[in-house]
Amino acid sequence: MGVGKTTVSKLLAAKLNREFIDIDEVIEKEFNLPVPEIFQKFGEKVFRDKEKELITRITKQEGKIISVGGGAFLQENIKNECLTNCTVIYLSISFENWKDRLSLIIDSRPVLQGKTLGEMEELFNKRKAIYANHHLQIEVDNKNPEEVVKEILIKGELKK
Ligand SMILES: Nc1ncnc2c1ncn2[C@@H]1O[C@H](COP(=O)(O)OP(=O)(O)OP(=O)(O)O)[C@@H](O)[C@H]1O
Ligand SMILES: O=C(O)C1=C[C@@H](O)[C@@H](O)[C@H](O)C1
Ligand SMILES: [Mg+2]
Repeated sequence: MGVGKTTVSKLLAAKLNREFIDIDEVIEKEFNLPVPEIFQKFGEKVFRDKEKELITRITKQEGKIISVGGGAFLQENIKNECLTNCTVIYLSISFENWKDRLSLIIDSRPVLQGKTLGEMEELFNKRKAIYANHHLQIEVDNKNPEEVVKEILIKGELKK
């Protein structure tokens, strides 16, 4: 969460002249509400079900650069759909670097609300195992989004 998937995907899509789709953005449009309000009004399960429905459908379409939400891979079937149909790029960040981003994301990520820094670190470490399956890993510490994109283009062979 907050590692830069949306930012990097948008730049990557522009570079490759591919369509960019951000799943959180699609969900927000469907509900006509920002993510925190969807969580507040309908609960996390409704958000997660919509996330699964959209990702399952959109990952079957070719040619797109898709950024999923930070919690999408918590659902095993989403992870499997992505690994089967897409090139999955895992952006990896250290907790130290992530902490410096916190002020940028804290208000818009309901999963972080009310958590102490220690609890966030616990969640951060727990999630690492969930992201372990992927096709390409890029370390983003101390790199700007353009540098991350450059590395993806050098290292990655993306599916059509
Ligand atoms: N390489 C980077 N260096 C510094 N700041 C960055 C970098 N990439 C993204 N950011 C900033 O970090 C914040 C979170 O980025 P972004 O929304 O792209 O993350 P995300 O991985 O899509 O998050 P989520 O999992 O919640 O969808 C934004 O304010 C963005 O401008
Ligand atoms: O990491 C998460 O669980 C989330 C990340 C965001 O992208 C949103 O999908 C939502 O805030 C949940
Ligand atoms: Mg995002």
